[in-house]
Amino acid sequence: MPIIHGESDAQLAVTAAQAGAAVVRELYGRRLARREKAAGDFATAADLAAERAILDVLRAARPDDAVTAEESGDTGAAGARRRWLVDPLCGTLNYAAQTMLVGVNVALRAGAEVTAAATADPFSGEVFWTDGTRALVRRDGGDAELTPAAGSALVDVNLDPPYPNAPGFRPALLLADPGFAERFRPRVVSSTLAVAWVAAGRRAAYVTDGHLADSVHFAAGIALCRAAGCTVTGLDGEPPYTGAGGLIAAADAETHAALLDLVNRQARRGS
Ligand SMILES: O=P([O-])([O-])O[C@@H]1[C@@H](O)[C@H](O)[C@@H](O)[C@H](O)[C@@H]1O
Repeated sequence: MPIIHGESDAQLAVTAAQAGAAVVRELYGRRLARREKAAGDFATAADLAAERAILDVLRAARPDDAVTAEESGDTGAAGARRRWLVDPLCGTLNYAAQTMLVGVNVALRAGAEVTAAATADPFSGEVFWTDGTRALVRRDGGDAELTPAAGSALVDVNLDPPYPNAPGFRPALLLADPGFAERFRPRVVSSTLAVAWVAAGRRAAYVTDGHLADSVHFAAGIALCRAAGCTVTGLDGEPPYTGAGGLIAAADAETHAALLDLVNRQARRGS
């Protein structure tokens, strides 16, 4: 892929995410080596190869920027003002089970803000991207603005993780609340695509607990949702930066309030 040194940060995020997505697509369905990271968590050779492809693009164009990447960790000064945040294959479990629900995340944090980000879907070819003010999807070489679903037009919600795996609040516990079932319908996907789909009007909301404590998973999605005008907070209703400690990304304030209320009700039941 040609590197254009004068391209904007947002365009660079798109180019880098597309480079990672090409690798993910190419290796799909193959028998891949795995590296265990923790109990039940692993990276495949596709995660590693996609990350290398993304970092090659970023380093060629912006050699002075710092990077935090899911598989290879941090490079650059700890307090660097510009840091790229990379999750090369979000949804590794889906991918390893030959399920085409994965996303590739590249975001730039400049100071306190995410000023450029892209989430690529390797299998649809779509790239959701933002320059910090606009939220767009690139498809077949053209860009269209993202429009979240208005009001209660949609009931589909991604609960992540979709299984109740520990005591305390877990998103899947909402399934036991009749108030949830009356209004919403649960869906499962990779966290990366799920958050982008809220911005794109394909999901009413995404709810997760605190099991994803790092910024590589959510930096792009939170920036996309904010630029598209969605309501994004932590489980306490306060704006999050990274998504650590849980996240509610909802198409609008009213849907967000309804979910926050259900989350609080569930948390009270659990305590
Ligand atoms: O680790 P990864 O494949 O990049 O991302 C995964 C997310 O897509 C998924 O939504 C979440 O439930 C998993 O815990 C995991 O973190």
